[in-house]
Amino acid sequence: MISAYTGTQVRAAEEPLMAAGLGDVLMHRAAHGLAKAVVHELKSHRDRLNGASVVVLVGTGNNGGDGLYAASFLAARGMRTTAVLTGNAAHPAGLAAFERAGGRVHRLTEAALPGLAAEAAGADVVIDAVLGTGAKGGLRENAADLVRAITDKDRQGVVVACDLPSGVDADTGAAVAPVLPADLTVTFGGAKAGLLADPGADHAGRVLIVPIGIDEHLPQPSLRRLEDADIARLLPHPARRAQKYSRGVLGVVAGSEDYPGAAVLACRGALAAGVGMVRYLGPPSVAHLVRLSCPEVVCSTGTVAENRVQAWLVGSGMGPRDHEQLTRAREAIASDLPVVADAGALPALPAMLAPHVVLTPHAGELASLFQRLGHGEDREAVEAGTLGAVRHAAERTGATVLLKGATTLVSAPWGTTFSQADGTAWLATAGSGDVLAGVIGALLAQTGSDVGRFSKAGIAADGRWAAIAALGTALHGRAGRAASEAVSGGPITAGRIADALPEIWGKVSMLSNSGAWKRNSHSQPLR
Ligand SMILES: NC(=O)C1=CN([C@@H]2O[C@H](COP(=O)(O)OP(=O)(O)OC[C@H]3O[C@@H](n4cnc5c(N)ncnc54)[C@H](O)[C@@H]3O)[C@@H](O)[C@H]2O)[C@@H](O)CC1
Ligand SMILES: Nc1ncnc2c1ncn2[C@@H]1O[C@H](COP(=O)(O)OP(=O)(O)O)[C@@H](O)[C@H]1O
Ligand SMILES: [K+]
Repeated sequence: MISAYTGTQVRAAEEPLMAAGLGDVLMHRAAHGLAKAVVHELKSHRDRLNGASVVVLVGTGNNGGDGLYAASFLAARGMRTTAVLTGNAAHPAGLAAFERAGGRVHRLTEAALPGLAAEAAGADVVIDAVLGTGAKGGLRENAADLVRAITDKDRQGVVVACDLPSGVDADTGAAVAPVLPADLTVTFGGAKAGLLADPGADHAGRVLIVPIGIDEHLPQPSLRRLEDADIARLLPHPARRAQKYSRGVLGVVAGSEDYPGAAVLACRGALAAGVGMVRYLGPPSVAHLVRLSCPEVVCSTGTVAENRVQAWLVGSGMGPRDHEQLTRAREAIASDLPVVADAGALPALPAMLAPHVVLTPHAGELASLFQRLGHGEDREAVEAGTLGAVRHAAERTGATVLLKGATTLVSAPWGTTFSQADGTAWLATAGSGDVLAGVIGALLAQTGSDVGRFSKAGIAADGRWAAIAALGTALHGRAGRAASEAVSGGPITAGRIADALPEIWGKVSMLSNSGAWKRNSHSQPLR
């Protein structure tokens, strides 16, 4: 599990060590980790380190100090290093160390800006060490102009962000333009939550966590991400004497005359995700198509209450005029069973829900939900602050809310939040969300009542709905990636995601026995 923290949490964890006079030690550890990562990047791009050019953009605080110390280590290894001081001060000891190591220092003035921008654009590595966790707002004045000028040019090398890309909010991932997009972010002491939520994640590139010895002081994380080991541990496995009912039955209320395919794709997602049985309830013409496409599905009649299941999936491919389906969806939501409520069910929700109801909007659907609740957040506002939006939606509705996107966030109403980014942009294809709803529904049916499975993984009973949704998201994303890799990185259709899922499940489950997943105490790369 990757744990991510707010900037405030990390700073508070540093406090006892700072009070013990270890501030310099922390900074040296951070700077050393940053320099090591830069060397690693350079080695993957060129044969020799000697003579490589590094430009570090330096702010006035400790983030700039980290950058200066890191650059001094690089200068000592024979690299051509330039520090651009963006403010009227710089970390004094870091600056002295940099100058001692032979680095060149420039102050950023209006006159010097074009030349420095050209130098940065041509450098093998640019280190962005302007703002860190102490930032208030985005880049100002000259620093903003410099970043715009660098971004406008054809860059030669890589950008490495020190702790976080300057302009990205460490707590929320909200970003104030301009931000220099990083290829790699080297973050200290623990991942910052803002690096694992869009738009922060858009700017962060790959994320590398450098431990600096504050782990024992860190509180409960603000955000978590399931990795292989967690997925392996949380996935259900049928008992030797399992039968289809004990493995979990998912009831599916999806599809309509207009969108019959959504029902098929939701059922295919569910079948691929290990459920004992899928029961389908819907219009006869859709049921006919479901039977033809997925003969494993049992098409039922009768009301929701008359069909015995362990979880419901409602809403995929349903519109506002599908009154009979909407009535079924409302009954399922009121049933006390776990429910995944997707697409067409979202506008038909009661005002107050419970965490075992998992809503799966994309940004546009979440904006519509907010508008119905009397909040003015439009799609742009949701996309500009996904973490705040998903948490707000969960608090307001009382449900578990999953916000779909390149990074998918899941939040329980009382704070447990997951971030998954396992997929590929090829997942943005019609029907992909229907498959996801099917996968999550299947997992709700199989594991929803198994509180112990989650508590063993440190997840509270009320947080397990979010964990199940995150688990489904991880499988769906990985299956999409595998399906695309199977066609050499080419496009995929939604059905392929379902087809690829069982093998992903099998591969990741094997890890739970091998011990290969044990937490690495060294720097951990995130996907
Ligand atoms: N506390 C510690 O001991 C450690 C801190 N570390 C580094 O220190 C950083 C935090 O350092 P600071 O608290 O000094 O904060 P920052 O370096 O993020 O920035 C604060 C400084 O920038 C100025 N500033 C704030 N907002 C600004 C804006 N929008 N435009 C221009 N200037 C602005 C402030 O006046 C202040 O001087 C972390 O991100 C990390 O890189 C690491 O070295 C690990 C140890
Ligand atoms: N750029 C992207 N990168 C990775 N995954 C994405 C991206 N865009 C969308 N997705 C994923 O694809 C799925 C799309 O779902 P949705 O928007 O409901 O599509 P549909 O309604 O067509 O089924 C979600 O799981 C979402 O997280
Ligand atoms: K930075």
